[in-house]
Amino acid sequence: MFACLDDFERHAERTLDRNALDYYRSGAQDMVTVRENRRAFDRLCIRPRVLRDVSSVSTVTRLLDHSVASPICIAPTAMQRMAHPEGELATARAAERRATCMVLSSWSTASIEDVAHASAGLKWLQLYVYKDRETTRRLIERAQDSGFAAIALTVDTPELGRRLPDIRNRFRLPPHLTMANFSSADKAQVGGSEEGNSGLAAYVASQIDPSLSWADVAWVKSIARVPVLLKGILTAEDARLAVQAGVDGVIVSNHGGRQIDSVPSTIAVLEEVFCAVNGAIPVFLDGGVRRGTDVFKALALGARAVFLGRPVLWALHYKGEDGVTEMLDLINEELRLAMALAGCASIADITRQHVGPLAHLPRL
Ligand SMILES: Cc1cc2nc3c(=O)[nH]c(=O)nc-3n(C[C@H](O)[C@H](O)[C@H](O)COP(=O)(O)O)c2cc1C
Ligand SMILES: CCCCCCC(=O)C(=O)O
Repeated sequence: MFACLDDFERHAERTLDRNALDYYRSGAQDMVTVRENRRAFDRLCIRPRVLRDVSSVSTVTRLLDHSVASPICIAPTAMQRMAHPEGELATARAAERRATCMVLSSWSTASIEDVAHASAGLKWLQLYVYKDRETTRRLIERAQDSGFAAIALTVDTPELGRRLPDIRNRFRLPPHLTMANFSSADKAQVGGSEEGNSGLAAYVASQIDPSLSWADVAWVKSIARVPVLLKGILTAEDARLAVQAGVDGVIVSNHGGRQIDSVPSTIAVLEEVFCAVNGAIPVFLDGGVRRGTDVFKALALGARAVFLGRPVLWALHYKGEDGVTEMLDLINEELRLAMALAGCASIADITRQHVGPLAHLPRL
């Protein structure tokens, strides 16, 4: 019986093959940011209010124009079929079962169309911009034609972060799997490795456009008929530029600590970004969210919703669709309980006053 999200990870550590386990759990270099994503939540305290009638607590909220059962959504993670044979199809079905949003990675091992077919739930597509702009345009158009409700353009990955276990393992996508969104002509061959790097880094260097700039955000917006969000914003400066660029939201993210190491935790910069956008667009967060109390703290500091990355992979590996559903149920129940114990009957009741620094000493 799993009692918390970390239990799913411990199960994967015992049972998942090394190549996949290391790829999923690793971060960049010394993984300072990976650890900080978790620890920074622990340095915040919740300031509970009492006598607030919490006999009925609702986690229902809105994500852009859609109603969702909870502000806990699913972040894009690549190559989910390494975790479970049904991969992204199972994740999408679980998200639909729990009426939440799934963000599908451009680098999924099930195609946009197959995921749309598997689940009628709310879905966004995460976008990587290829050097070949036609490949990129096709991804956007296919997602729209398949009913995906938004595009989350990842802006923190001009090159791949240096993940030491992947280099040592010479990471490869198992040969029976493919990056399913690409035709055989441009099918990703993530295999083998060049000396001193992972197979993934070599593929990124050959395909992904490191010249990506604000002009390309305008280009993506010119094609998209759905809202466009930027994933990977960590500063007030970039948050203000995002508003000027006319995007529909930003996701405060450091890519789960997998890109540049030693950047701050996402919860530490959330309020800076939230204040910078000044209510113009919604702000979301991912990175290190493992507890209902983490979700509560992020909402109190301005996030409209949060996204889970690795926990979905561990749960998927454990039991496919049922595993992801069980994991979502667990953290949703933790959020519901945190809300009840902090005196919040609805998401709108969670305010800035509900969170403070852990070592908060009253002025004498
Ligand atoms: C194995 C793995 C693959 C990922 N693949 C993608 C991806 O394809 N696109 C993307 O924008 N982010 C990707 N991410 C980053 C996640 O979307 C998210 O930012 C991060 O995992 C959140 O942190 P958490 O894992 O601590 O919840 C990936 C993360 C992991 C762990
Ligand atoms: C353009 C970079 C692709 C990275 C592959 C998937 C991913 O985001 C990851 O963190 O791994």
